[in-house]
Amino acid sequence: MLPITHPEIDKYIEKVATEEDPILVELDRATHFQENLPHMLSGHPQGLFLTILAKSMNAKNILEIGTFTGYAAIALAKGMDSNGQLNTIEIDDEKEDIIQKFINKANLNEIIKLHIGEALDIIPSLDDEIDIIFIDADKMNNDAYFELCLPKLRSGGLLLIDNVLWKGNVADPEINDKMTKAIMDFNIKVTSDKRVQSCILPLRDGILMAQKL
Ligand SMILES: C[S@@+](CC[C@H](N)C(=O)[O-])C[C@H]1O[C@@H](n2cnc3c(N)ncnc32)[C@H](O)[C@@H]1O
Repeated sequence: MLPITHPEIDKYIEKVATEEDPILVELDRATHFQENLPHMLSGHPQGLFLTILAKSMNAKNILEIGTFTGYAAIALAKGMDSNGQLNTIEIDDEKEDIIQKFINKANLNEIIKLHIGEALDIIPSLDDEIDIIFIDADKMNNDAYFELCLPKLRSGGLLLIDNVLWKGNVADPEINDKMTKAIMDFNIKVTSDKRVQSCILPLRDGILMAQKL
């Protein structure tokens, strides 16, 4: 495993970010209290990045694949106007209560629409002309999501794919397990895809940002 950043640098990045929204602090705590894999949530600096991005793009229509407990959905929706629509898809119906509880607490029920089910089945039913699509679910399906989502993205819109550095494993020639290989292949494929321009942001576990041309 190759370190992406240093733990001290991560702490510093967290320290100098704008203060975290109290609802997101509470959601982070609740997630750590009740979930087995709490580190899956985007967290403070990445959440702010998503809020700022949604706001700076004046995003009206956002899609998230993989809601987990709702941290990134709320962070993204915080950057939208009250007439925006954010669809978020989660396969695990046991997450529905916590997600809905925090959407209500954040007063974002008018903006966030939660879909419980298999993302590959739900995506085709959603509207086109999406501004931002955040792909953060089962990583083996990244390419399937990319192909299904790209036609739904407006020209100039952004596809964000999380965890593309896979704890640094993608850059380690010693590591060649199936999951790492799939993420490596996906990253290379996007790089040479003429429909987008893209680069990886080394934020947390790496976000691949691809803009539709
Ligand atoms: C890394 S977590 C998402 C974290 C969330 N985006 C955040 O930043 O707070 C991945 C989530 O994707 C969900 N997931 C996995 N496969 C899925 C699928 N095929 N369809 C919909 N959701 C899926 C998992 O149940 C899990 O809750």
